[in-house]
Amino acid sequence: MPVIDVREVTKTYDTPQGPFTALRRVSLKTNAGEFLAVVGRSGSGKSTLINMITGIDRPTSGEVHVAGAAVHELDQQALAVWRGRNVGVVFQFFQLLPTLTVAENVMLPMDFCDTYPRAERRPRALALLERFGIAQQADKLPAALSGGQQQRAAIARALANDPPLLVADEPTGNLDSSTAIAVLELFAAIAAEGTTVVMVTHGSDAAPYITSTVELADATVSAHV
Ligand SMILES: Nc1ncnc2c1ncn2[C@@H]1O[C@H](COP(=O)(O)OP(=O)(O)OP(=O)(O)O)[C@@H](O)[C@H]1O
Repeated sequence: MPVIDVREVTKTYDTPQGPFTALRRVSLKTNAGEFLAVVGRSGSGKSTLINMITGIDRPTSGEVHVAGAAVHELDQQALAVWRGRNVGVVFQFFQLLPTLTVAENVMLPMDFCDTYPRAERRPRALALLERFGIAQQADKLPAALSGGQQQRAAIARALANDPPLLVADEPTGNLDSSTAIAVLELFAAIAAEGTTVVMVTHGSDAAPYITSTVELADATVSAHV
């Protein structure tokens, strides 16, 4: 069964100028272990597609099946529970909570979803930070870390509940090129372990690491290779 199965999704926004269609009958299937890049010009619908997949927004028509759930049918409460367990999200500007330590940030999804017993949460957070080479930073506040270290911490947080899907919106957009490549290598390793990774990207650096690319143009899929 595909991890992501988007079927004929159309998304139309109501705007003061009238309805605006950001996605038109878009279909997409992605299997476990794929590292998919979503590319396309500004305004082509990349974020809208990501919002459909993560359940942040609902399609106007069509179906969105992700990690065994009919996401387009879930109510807000069910969505929050489903998302917490099934989708890790990584952002361009990291979005770590500034008043919590790095380890506490990584523990948050486990606290929120009650996925691991309380006593296991900190050891699990530390193991993830160790894996990503930032165990020394565990008890610091995020502001004390470099951009690359903060993004590694954000990836550790995204994986805290061992979700089948990791979604990243321009995760390397705010990093220098060597740090960006280290993050891409991490994503490729995470995908190789069976997690599906979906990444919106503008850069071409990702080519050696990804397993497939979806290109959006004018609200439709113009290529899927
Ligand atoms: N809430 C909204 N209301 C109205 N129009 C919207 C809304 N969100 C997005 N749009 C429009 O839908 C189109 C697609 O937007 P989207 O953010 O998905 O593009 P994108 O490919 O992610 O762009 P970028 O690379 O600039 O982030 C754009 O024309 C945008 O203006």
